[in-house]
Amino acid sequence: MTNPVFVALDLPRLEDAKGLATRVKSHVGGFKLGLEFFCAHGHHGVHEIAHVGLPIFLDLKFHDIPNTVAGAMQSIHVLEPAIVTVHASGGRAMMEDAKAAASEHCKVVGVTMLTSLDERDLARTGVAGSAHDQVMRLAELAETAGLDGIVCSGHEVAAVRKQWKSGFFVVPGIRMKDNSVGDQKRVVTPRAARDDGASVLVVGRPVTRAEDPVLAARAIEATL
Ligand SMILES: O=C(O)c1cc(=O)[nH]c(=O)n1[C@@H]1O[C@H](COP(=O)(O)O)[C@@H](O)[C@H]1O
Repeated sequence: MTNPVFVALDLPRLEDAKGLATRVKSHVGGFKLGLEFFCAHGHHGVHEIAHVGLPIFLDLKFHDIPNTVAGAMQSIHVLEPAIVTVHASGGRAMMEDAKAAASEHCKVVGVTMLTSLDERDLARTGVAGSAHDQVMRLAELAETAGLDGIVCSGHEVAAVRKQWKSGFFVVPGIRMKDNSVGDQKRVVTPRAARDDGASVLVVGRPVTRAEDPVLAARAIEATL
């Protein structure tokens, strides 16, 4: 089994991100570069982390009209990401065009309901009902649009896996029992996410803010 853990390098300094990536690389499966990293370091930063030698998950969460998202997708071909994100709530046409514009070997996954939200937050955005229903609805839309999978919390991944057997499921909001939850609201342990059918586990602060990131990455690896 390849290691499913992608470490979210949400760090402002490129030297720190690269140093951490180099230290933990034997205990993880890849690196996730998101908005904080990309806004600070752009294409150059992505190339620098890619040199460490593991797959790159480029998490830019595109959400715009189909033509704009397709153009953005084409602009990141040169970075050769293994996985990219769009917001599933951007709609079917946007997801179809995003997938059509992505490079052949890149998985395109749709973010459903952010793990930092709970049902009260959802209601405030005008969406009534449960997190479960919202995730299932957007998962079905993503599948219909031809995406490879979705991003959801570990609370929903078992149900989504049951409905979409061949899907590729990314689960953030991963915490060991003694980790602080921070701004996340729907969290699970790495083991629970894996057992419930996650393809990739996104882990940020439990590794990047650990006193010893290598020890933290090894502890997670040992539970899987
Ligand atoms: O798309 C994501 O990766 C994502 C989706 C989501 O619903 N929740 C979520 O936390 N993420 C990302 O996963 C990472 C989680 O970081 P930690 O909470 O520090 O483990 C961050 O980089 C978030 O941007």
